[in-house]
Amino acid sequence: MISILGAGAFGTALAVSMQRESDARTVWLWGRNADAMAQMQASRETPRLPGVTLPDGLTCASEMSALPDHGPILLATPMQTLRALLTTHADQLSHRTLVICCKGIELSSGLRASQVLAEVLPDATPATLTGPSFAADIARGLPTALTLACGTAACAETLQTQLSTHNLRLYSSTDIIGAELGGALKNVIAIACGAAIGAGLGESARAALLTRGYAEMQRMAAALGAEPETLAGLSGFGDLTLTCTSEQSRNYRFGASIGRGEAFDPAVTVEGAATARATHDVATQRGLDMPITAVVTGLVEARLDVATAMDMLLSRPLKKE
Ligand SMILES: NC(=O)C1=CN([C@@H]2O[C@H](COP(=O)(O)OP(=O)(O)OC[C@H]3O[C@@H](n4cnc5c(N)ncnc54)[C@H](OP(=O)(O)O)[C@@H]3O)[C@@H](O)[C@H]2O)C=CC1
Ligand SMILES: O=C(CO)COP(=O)(O)O
Repeated sequence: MISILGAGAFGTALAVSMQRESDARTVWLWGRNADAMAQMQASRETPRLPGVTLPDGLTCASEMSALPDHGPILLATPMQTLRALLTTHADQLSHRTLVICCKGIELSSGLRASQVLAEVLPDATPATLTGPSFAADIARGLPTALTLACGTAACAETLQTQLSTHNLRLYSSTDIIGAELGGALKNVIAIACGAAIGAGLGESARAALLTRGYAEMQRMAAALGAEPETLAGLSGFGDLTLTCTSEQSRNYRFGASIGRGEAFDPAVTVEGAATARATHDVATQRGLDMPITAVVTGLVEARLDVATAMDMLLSRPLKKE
């Protein structure tokens, strides 16, 4: 049995993928909106994934009291809602294996998702599922490879087997820190790349931001105890590449709207916006040089325009690569 909390684009896409593959699996998808979940259960579709049919066997529910009592639970709500979700449902979640699917750093604390989980539910077993994948691609059954990280190799391999499908290929890891930081920090760099393209600064500027942004990600990951090879893998370099180069990315599109001086729909989930500030604060506390993250924070908070931000980056002292 697989349970998924959060019936947005990603939670639903994972549910569709994991249920479609096998009658032997049963997937239970929970969302907080009772009307929307009843509608999904009856119509077998969702406005978050147009054109996708929910497979037979997938249960859509809004009552946490019906949470299956065994199997892993995937958490697929936005990062800044994670603590509230865990706190509200602490009784049902406290001793379970919880697979975090959100990407970000908590704004109020500067903590990674598994650190928030450890604070709220110290008896739960944390894992993370992250890497380059758009919900629409997963839901359509297109090939995707992700990282599944857990504290022990045995746990990671068990989850890898339980959650992989033919088209959703999971690689196991024991480096939760690296996997989480890769997924969180790449969104900040994607905003920078979107802003550069939106402002007409060109593909070369985007490549520079992506590469120097990757250097910032590696710098912070090393300071926080991640393994360097994790950042070079799917959850770091892989997801950075996807998100900084695709119009499908909401973080990239948000950055592009800043670059063009246009408004962006505040209802759209843009994890990199809060994570830029959270990361900038952690970098400042630790004395880490993260200039791209700093200017993205200024752009998101409308304290900087793109021209000033680029000028700040370009006028820094020349240095070794
Ligand atoms: N979309 C993608 O391609 C990918 C997304 N992710 C990550 O997955 C996470 C979720 O993103 P995504 O599904 O796309 O976002 P969406 O905006 O599509 O959906 C977010 C979902 O979270 C629910 N939600 C929000 N706040 C709460 C809360 N306090 N309690 C319970 N549920 C809540 C929303 O409910 P409601 O509908 O009622 O508002 C909605 O169903 C993000 O961290 C994202 O980075 C990772 C990989 C790919
Ligand atoms: O994380 C993602 C792809 O791996 C989704 O990116 P966005 O949240 O920017 O759409």
